[in-house]
Amino acid sequence: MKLGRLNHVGVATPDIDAAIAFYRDTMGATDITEPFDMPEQGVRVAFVNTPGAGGNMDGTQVELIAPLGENSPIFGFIRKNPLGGQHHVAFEVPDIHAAHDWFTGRGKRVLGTIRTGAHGTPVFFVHPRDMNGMLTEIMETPRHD
Ligand SMILES: CC[C@H](C(=O)O)C(=O)SCCNC(=O)CCNC(=O)[C@H](O)C(C)(C)COP(=O)(O)OP(=O)(O)OC[C@H]1O[C@@H](n2cnc3c(N)ncnc32)[C@H](O)[C@@H]1OP(=O)(O)O
Ligand SMILES: [Co+2]
Repeated sequence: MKLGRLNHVGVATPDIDAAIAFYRDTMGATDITEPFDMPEQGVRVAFVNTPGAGGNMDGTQVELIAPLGENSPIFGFIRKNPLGGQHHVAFEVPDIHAAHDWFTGRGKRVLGTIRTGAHGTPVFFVHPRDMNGMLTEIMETPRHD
Protein backbone atom coordinates (compact mmCIF):
# COMPACT_ATOMS: atom_id res chain seq x y z
CA MET A 1 0.00 0.00 0.00
CA LYS A 2 1.24 3.56 -0.65
CA LEU A 3 0.57 6.46 1.71
CA GLY A 4 -2.37 8.49 0.37
CA ARG A 5 -3.45 12.11 0.78
CA LEU A 6 -4.20 13.35 4.28
CA ASN A 7 -7.88 14.12 3.72
CA HIS A 8 -8.76 15.48 7.16
CA VAL A 9 -7.83 15.83 10.79
CA GLY A 10 -10.77 14.87 13.02
CA VAL A 11 -11.20 17.30 15.91
CA ALA A 12 -13.70 16.38 18.61
CA THR A 13 -15.62 19.13 20.36
CA PRO A 14 -18.39 19.30 22.96
CA ASP A 15 -19.91 22.33 21.17
CA ILE A 16 -19.68 22.39 17.39
CA ASP A 17 -21.14 25.91 17.06
CA ALA A 18 -18.48 27.28 19.43
CA ALA A 19 -15.79 25.37 17.51
CA ILE A 20 -17.03 26.83 14.20
CA ALA A 21 -16.92 30.34 15.72
CA PHE A 22 -13.35 29.69 16.92
CA TYR A 23 -12.14 28.61 13.46
CA ARG A 24 -13.96 31.55 11.85
CA ASP A 25 -13.11 34.34 14.31
CA THR A 26 -9.76 33.25 15.80
CA MET A 27 -8.27 31.18 13.00
CA GLY A 28 -9.65 33.26 10.14
CA ALA A 29 -11.32 30.37 8.31
CA THR A 30 -13.41 31.60 5.40
CA ASP A 31 -14.90 28.32 4.17
CA ILE A 32 -16.78 26.31 6.82
CA THR A 33 -19.73 24.06 6.01
CA GLU A 34 -23.02 24.09 7.88
CA PRO A 35 -23.01 21.35 10.54
CA PHE A 36 -24.96 18.20 9.75
CA ASP A 37 -25.91 15.10 11.73
CA MET A 38 -24.70 11.58 10.93
CA PRO A 39 -26.88 9.58 13.34
CA GLU A 40 -25.61 6.28 11.95
CA GLN A 41 -22.10 7.38 12.99
CA GLY A 42 -23.23 9.03 16.23
CA VAL A 43 -21.74 12.43 15.40
CA ARG A 44 -22.60 15.94 14.24
CA VAL A 45 -20.07 17.11 11.64
CA ALA A 46 -18.82 20.35 10.08
CA PHE A 47 -15.84 20.81 7.73
CA VAL A 48 -13.36 23.66 7.97
CA ASN A 49 -11.80 23.84 4.50
CA THR A 50 -8.18 24.98 4.65
CA PRO A 51 -6.42 26.64 1.72
CA GLY A 52 -4.67 24.24 -0.63
CA ALA A 53 -1.18 24.57 -2.02
CA GLY A 54 -2.48 26.99 -4.63
CA GLY A 55 -4.38 29.10 -2.10
CA ASN A 56 -7.63 27.46 -3.22
CA MET A 57 -9.84 25.31 -1.00
CA ASP A 58 -8.64 21.85 -1.91
CA GLY A 59 -6.45 21.58 1.17
CA THR A 60 -6.73 19.20 4.09
CA GLN A 61 -9.87 19.76 6.13
CA VAL A 62 -10.41 20.08 9.85
CA GLU A 63 -13.37 17.78 10.48
CA LEU A 64 -15.20 19.05 13.54
CA ILE A 65 -17.19 16.28 15.25
CA ALA A 66 -19.51 16.47 18.26
CA PRO A 67 -21.13 13.48 19.95
CA LEU A 68 -24.77 12.69 19.21
CA GLY A 69 -25.88 11.21 22.54
CA GLU A 70 -24.17 8.91 25.02
CA ASN A 71 -23.87 6.06 22.50
CA SER A 72 -21.65 8.15 20.27
CA PRO A 73 -18.20 6.56 19.69
CA ILE A 74 -16.69 9.87 20.79
CA PHE A 75 -18.74 10.31 23.97
CA GLY A 76 -15.99 8.67 26.04
CA PHE A 77 -13.34 10.82 24.37
CA ILE A 78 -15.17 14.04 25.28
CA ARG A 79 -15.73 12.81 28.85
CA LYS A 80 -11.94 12.28 29.16
CA ASN A 81 -11.10 15.45 27.20
CA PRO A 82 -13.80 18.03 28.10
CA LEU A 83 -12.32 20.66 25.74
CA GLY A 84 -12.22 18.10 22.90
CA GLY A 85 -9.13 18.04 20.70
CA GLN A 86 -7.36 16.05 18.02
CA HIS A 87 -9.32 12.83 17.64
CA HIS A 88 -8.22 11.06 14.42
CA VAL A 89 -6.56 11.52 11.08
CA ALA A 90 -7.95 10.29 7.76
CA PHE A 91 -5.86 9.10 4.82
CA GLU A 92 -7.25 8.42 1.35
CA VAL A 93 -6.84 5.10 -0.48
CA PRO A 94 -7.91 4.13 -4.01
CA ASP A 95 -9.52 0.84 -2.94
CA ILE A 96 -11.05 0.48 0.55
CA HIS A 97 -11.25 -3.32 0.40
CA ALA A 98 -7.61 -3.75 -0.60
CA ALA A 99 -6.68 -1.37 2.22
CA HIS A 100 -8.83 -3.32 4.69
CA ASP A 101 -6.98 -6.51 3.73
CA TRP A 102 -3.64 -4.69 4.06
CA PHE A 103 -4.25 -3.63 7.67
CA THR A 104 -5.97 -6.82 8.86
CA GLY A 105 -3.19 -8.79 7.18
CA ARG A 106 -0.74 -6.96 9.42
CA GLY A 107 -2.71 -7.77 12.56
CA LYS A 108 -4.12 -4.27 12.97
CA ARG A 109 -7.51 -4.11 14.66
CA VAL A 110 -10.14 -2.67 12.33
CA LEU A 111 -12.98 -1.20 14.37
CA GLY A 112 -16.39 -2.43 13.24
CA THR A 113 -17.27 -2.68 9.57
CA ILE A 114 -16.63 -0.60 6.47
CA ARG A 115 -19.21 2.19 6.58
CA THR A 116 -20.13 5.30 4.62
CA GLY A 117 -18.20 8.31 5.88
CA ALA A 118 -18.95 12.02 5.91
CA HIS A 119 -17.55 12.41 2.37
CA GLY A 120 -19.96 9.79 1.02
CA THR A 121 -17.28 7.17 0.42
CA PRO A 122 -16.55 3.94 2.35
CA VAL A 123 -14.31 4.26 5.42
CA PHE A 124 -12.99 2.16 8.26
CA PHE A 125 -11.06 2.93 11.46
CA VAL A 126 -7.95 1.22 12.85
CA HIS A 127 -7.50 1.00 16.61
CA PRO A 128 -5.16 3.68 18.05
CA ARG A 129 -3.19 1.11 20.01
CA ASP A 130 -2.15 -0.54 16.72
CA MET A 131 -1.37 2.81 15.06
CA ASN A 132 1.22 4.39 17.34
CA GLY A 133 -1.48 5.90 19.52
CA MET A 134 -3.37 7.64 16.69
CA LEU A 135 -6.92 6.59 15.80
CA THR A 136 -6.65 6.31 12.01
CA GLU A 137 -9.46 6.54 9.50
CA ILE A 138 -8.91 5.03 6.07
CA MET A 139 -11.28 6.40 3.45
CA GLU A 140 -11.76 5.77 -0.21
CA THR A 141 -10.84 8.84 -2.27
CA PRO A 142 -13.94 10.96 -3.00
CA ARG A 143 -14.81 11.13 -6.70
CA HIS A 144 -14.98 14.69 -8.01
CA ASP A 145 -17.12 13.96 -11.07
C1 LIG B 1 -17.41 8.36 9.93
C2 LIG B 1 -17.83 9.79 9.95
C3 LIG B 1 -16.67 10.74 10.05
C4 LIG B 1 -15.84 10.68 8.78
O1 LIG B 1 -14.73 11.22 8.75
O2 LIG B 1 -16.35 10.12 7.78
C5 LIG B 1 -15.81 10.44 11.25
O3 LIG B 1 -14.60 10.41 11.24
S1 LIG B 1 -16.68 10.10 12.68
C6 LIG B 1 -15.41 9.77 13.91
C7 LIG B 1 -16.05 9.13 15.09
N1 LIG B 1 -16.13 7.69 14.93
C8 LIG B 1 -15.14 6.91 15.39
O4 LIG B 1 -14.18 7.37 15.98
C9 LIG B 1 -15.30 5.42 15.15
C10 LIG B 1 -14.08 4.65 15.64
N2 LIG B 1 -13.83 4.92 17.04
C11 LIG B 1 -14.13 3.98 18.03
O5 LIG B 1 -14.60 2.87 17.76
C12 LIG B 1 -13.84 4.40 19.46
O6 LIG B 1 -13.71 5.81 19.50
C13 LIG B 1 -12.54 3.78 20.05
C14 LIG B 1 -12.69 2.25 20.11
C15 LIG B 1 -11.31 4.16 19.27
C16 LIG B 1 -12.36 4.31 21.47
O7 LIG B 1 -13.58 4.16 22.12
P1 LIG B 1 -13.67 4.52 23.70
O8 LIG B 1 -13.02 5.85 23.95
O9 LIG B 1 -15.09 4.37 24.14
O10 LIG B 1 -12.87 3.31 24.31
P2 LIG B 1 -11.74 3.31 25.39
O11 LIG B 1 -11.89 4.45 26.32
O12 LIG B 1 -11.71 1.94 25.92
O13 LIG B 1 -10.40 3.54 24.51
C17 LIG B 1 -9.54 2.46 24.28
C18 LIG B 1 -8.14 3.04 24.30
O14 LIG B 1 -7.99 3.91 23.16
C19 LIG B 1 -7.69 5.23 23.60
N3 LIG B 1 -8.39 6.12 22.71
C20 LIG B 1 -9.72 6.34 22.63
N4 LIG B 1 -10.00 7.24 21.65
C21 LIG B 1 -8.80 7.59 21.13
C22 LIG B 1 -8.39 8.49 20.10
N5 LIG B 1 -9.31 9.21 19.41
N6 LIG B 1 -7.07 8.64 19.82
C23 LIG B 1 -6.16 7.91 20.52
N7 LIG B 1 -6.46 7.03 21.52
C24 LIG B 1 -7.77 6.89 21.80
C25 LIG B 1 -8.17 5.33 25.03
O15 LIG B 1 -7.44 6.30 25.71
C26 LIG B 1 -7.88 3.95 25.52
O16 LIG B 1 -6.50 3.82 25.76
P3 LIG B 1 -6.01 3.30 27.19
O17 LIG B 1 -4.53 3.25 27.09
O18 LIG B 1 -6.70 1.97 27.40
O19 LIG B 1 -6.52 4.36 28.16
CO1 LIG C 1 -13.21 11.44 10.01
